[in-house]
Amino acid sequence: MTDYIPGHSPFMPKPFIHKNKSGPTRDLIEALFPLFEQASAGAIAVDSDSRITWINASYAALLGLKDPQAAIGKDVRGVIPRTRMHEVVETGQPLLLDIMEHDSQQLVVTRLPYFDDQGEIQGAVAFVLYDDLQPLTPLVSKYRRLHQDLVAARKALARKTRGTRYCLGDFVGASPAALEVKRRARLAAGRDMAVLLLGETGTGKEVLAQAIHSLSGRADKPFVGVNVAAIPENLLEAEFFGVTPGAYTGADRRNRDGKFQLANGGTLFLDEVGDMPLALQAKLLRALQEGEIEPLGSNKVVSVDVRVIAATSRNLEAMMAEGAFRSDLYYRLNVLEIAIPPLRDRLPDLGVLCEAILEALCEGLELRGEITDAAVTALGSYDWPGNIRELRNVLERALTMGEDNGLLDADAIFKVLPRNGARQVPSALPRPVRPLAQILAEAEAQAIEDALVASRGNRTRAAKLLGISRSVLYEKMARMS
Ligand SMILES: Nc1ncnc2c1ncn2[C@@H]1O[C@H](COP(=O)(O)OP(=O)(O)OP(=O)(O)O)[C@@H](O)[C@H]1O
Repeated sequence: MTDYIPGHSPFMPKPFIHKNKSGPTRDLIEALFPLFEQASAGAIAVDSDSRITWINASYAALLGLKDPQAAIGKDVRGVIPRTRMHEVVETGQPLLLDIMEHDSQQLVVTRLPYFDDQGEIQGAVAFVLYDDLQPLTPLVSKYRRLHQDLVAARKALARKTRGTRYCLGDFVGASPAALEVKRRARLAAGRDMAVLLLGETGTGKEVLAQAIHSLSGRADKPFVGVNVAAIPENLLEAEFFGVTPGAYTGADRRNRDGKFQLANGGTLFLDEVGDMPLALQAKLLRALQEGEIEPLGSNKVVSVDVRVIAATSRNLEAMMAEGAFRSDLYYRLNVLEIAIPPLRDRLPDLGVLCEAILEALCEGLELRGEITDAAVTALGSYDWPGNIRELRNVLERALTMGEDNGLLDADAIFKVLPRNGARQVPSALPRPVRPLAQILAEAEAQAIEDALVASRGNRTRAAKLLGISRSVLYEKMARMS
């Protein structure tokens, strides 16, 4: 093989091309080389000792080699630390597609061995197919999506075998309100009593129900959840208490266990219990009082031992007053009540929640999600009717639409935050007297934050709203950070 000559291929094309039993021969590589070299962003060749015999000018430039000629004769690993050329030379197997990092660049490379007529390895060539992953974005996104599906499927499988996927550590929050919720959850776990979880949609009622079960003495028994609102009214009874063969036209020929039987020994989580029709409320009350159920179509009672955790986003007391919820059932379910505050009432938890959610969203991906303080402040300007579920969706959208580095700043958040729903800031409470300079500095910081929120992160507009120049705004922001 010839030595390095800038702008020239190490091979001259020959008319004969063929493969032997080991793989492509030097002739074949020689014939294909000019084509590949021209189409690629760089090319290199090594001999059977993995020493560089040739490198073209574009690859030398990509690698930042000042003197490409000096690389000739060197072990390729000394020049390209992450290369896998020696593997190709040692195994004789091509590495058709690989992403190789060099400094901060990611290079898509293909590496091929070549052989002599007797099938002995002579060396290998490599081509950089892309020095920029941009054209591969659809492929990379698809890979990420598939990977996320895989992680979700694995989690679902683990959930199926264990019954739960959350423990108390998954209920993220360190505000006094969140700590009180956790304290009560631990209390509930230690006592085998009925628990009623109250909270708006997406506040973590199911997370908490699973956490209580996982901490309780029933942890190694099933956790069975049923969303009352999601099941048609005429199927609810069968769903709860099971069906015996021939119970009604179209019923299964076999016994079908209801949720009570499935949860026997463990915990039954009744989500959206406020949506339960009155007739079923009476049957549920009986089952809870007597610890017995009667499957549909059967005249035998079956004993069951379940701990019930019920949850609702509705005002059960108002429903009782209207006669839509039985008070005897309410008191049976509400032995220990845990009210989970909405996200807007525990904004100090936003930062840790974002961290935990970003970590979960990036799990299994090569992405490291990070959020700036200003972005957390931006999130605090919103009212969060969908609570933590909505926060998760917003962060997921911001990651998808944001920069590849996974860093979410205030601009990235404002791009995806719903336009309606800015938080109503409650009127200020009387505060203790403090030094004037401190009060002024706080007032200034608050005014800047408000202006940034009102201008959705646009600093020029924020400066205008504040009646100061952009440079003064930048100066003040720098002092605040
Ligand atoms: N405190 C929390 N820390 C971390 N993630 C949370 C927390 N609370 C809720 N989540 C996440 O928010 C989403 C919704 O939680 P969950 O289903 O428990 O809410 P919910 O109150 O049961 O909602 P719904 O009433 O609509 O069924 C889930 O993805 C969950 O992981």
